Parts: sequence; C-alpha cells; structure tokens
Amino acid sequence: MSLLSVDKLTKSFGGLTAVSNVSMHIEKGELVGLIGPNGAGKTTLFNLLTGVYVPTSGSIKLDRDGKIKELGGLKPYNVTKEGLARTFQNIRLFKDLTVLDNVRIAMHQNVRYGLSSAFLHLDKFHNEEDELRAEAERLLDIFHLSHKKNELAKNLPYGEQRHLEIVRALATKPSLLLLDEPAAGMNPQETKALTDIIGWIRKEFDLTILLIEHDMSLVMKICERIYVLDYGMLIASGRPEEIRANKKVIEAYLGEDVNNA
Ligand SMILES: Nc1ncnc2c1ncn2[C@@H]1O[C@H](COP(=O)(O)OP(=O)(O)OP(=O)(O)O)[C@@H](O)[C@H]1O
Repeated sequence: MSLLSVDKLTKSFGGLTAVSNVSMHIEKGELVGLIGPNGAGKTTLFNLLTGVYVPTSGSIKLDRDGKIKELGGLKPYNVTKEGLARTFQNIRLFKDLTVLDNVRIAMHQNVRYGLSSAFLHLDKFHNEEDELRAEAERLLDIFHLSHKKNELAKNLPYGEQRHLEIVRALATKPSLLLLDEPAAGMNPQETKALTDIIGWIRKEFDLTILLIEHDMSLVMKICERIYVLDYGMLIASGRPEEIRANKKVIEAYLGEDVNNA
C-alpha cells in the first residue's frame, strides 16, 4: 500500500469543479511534484488533503504503519495528528510572536504532559518544555534562524519567513510534508539554497514530500515524479524527462515553463 492513495477525488464549488476525479499515489520516501497552470486546482487539492475542504466525492487514504486511515472529511488539526503537515502559498505565521514561540506552538501538537501538570508546573511539564525548546532551536538552526529566535516573526525578511513556515511544519513531526510554492518570491540564489535544504531535510527527517511549485528548475531538479493538473483534471504523471516531453503538458503550458528549465 502506498503512503498516500487518492482515489477519484472531486471538489466542486457550485458549478465549478476545481478538482475532478483525481487519483494519485505517493510512496514512502518519494519527493513528488504537483504542477499545472494558474487555477488548475493544485491548492484546492492540497486543501482537500489537509482537511481545509471536505471532498465532494472520492477518498484520501494514508498508511500509518500498516493502519489505513481515511483523511477525507477530517478537521485540519486531526489531519496534522495523522502525520501530514503543510506550508501555505501565502505565509501564515503568528506574526506578533517570536520566531521561537512560532515553532513551540507548532510542537505542542505532540506534547505528552496533561493540562493538570502544566497548571501545577510539575517536573514532567518542565522537562518536556526544556526538550521542546532544545528541539525547536535545533530545527531553527537547520535554517540558520536560531540567532533570530527572539525576533518577532513579522520582522524577518520574506525568505526567512518562508523558511520559518517549513520549520513550523517540521515541528509537528510529519511523515508526509506538503509544500505549497516554497520558492515563491525567492531569487535564484535563495531558490538554489532552498532546493538543497529540501533534499537535506527529506533525508534527515525520513520524509515523504509533495510540493506545488511554479519554478520549473526546482521541480525538474529535485522531484522524482511529477503530477500535472489542468482545469482540475490530471493530464499527466511521470518522471521529469517524461513530463517535459509530454504533448498535453506542453500544450497546457503553451510550451513555456516546462521546457525553459
Ligand atoms: N473556495 C472556493 N470557492 C470557489 N471557487 C474556488 C475556491 N477555491 C478555489 N476555487 C476555484 O477553483 C479553481 C482552482 O483554484 P486553485 O487555487 O486550486 O488553483 P491553483 O492551481 O492552486 O492556482 P495557482 O497556481 O494560481 O495558485 C479556480 O478556478 C479557483 O477560482
């Protein structure tokens, strides 16, 4: 069984079908790209996978160590608990909290102490808090953000805010990480650095990654397989070199981005 199995997934908004009968699978350890022209349905598909939208029909199954879990219709926080984390196209940080607190809040998803020990300030609470702080700082270090841990998130430059979003997603200890346009707004050097970091965290955290990205140089370089959406429908899937040569894909992009990479 694949780590993620999506079967005939559909989402309609009134008369508009944003995601239409999409079936796809992601194997454990894979790094898979999801591409398509503007309005193709990529973000809607992410929103379905992460519980933001309830599917109109179809199923989303996640394999958790042999136990198959249906994710369709779960609330976002329950999807996160199942081991699926995401970043957003438009950055969503707690902008008036510090960098460190942004990460600690994300981590509290996995804390083991109960409310009573938190109120009573018992040892267990303190030990776990210390562990969480150390773990948060280790994650920030990977993205060269630990020296900014006490700054407010809103004061970080744009590229670092995007990095902090990835740190927050990692803090929930996901098995499947969904990245929505991680390189959006980055210059070529920043994109190159991000490409390297994505490859590194994948190995370090034993992650499976699905990413939406318009930057074809990033997609073609790091993805092993790519799915292509157009008007809500899956029009192609395959290895990067197959996608570049696919006629339907070239037509959907009017021959532009896919072959400029
Ligand atoms: N909540 C909603 N209500 C109505 N229509 C929506 C909603 N969300 C998305 N859509 C429509 O669904 C279609 C797919 O949008 P979506 O944002 O998923 O595309 P996308 O591939 O992510 O585009 P982009 O690359 O521009 O971000 C669009 O026509 C969009 O207007």
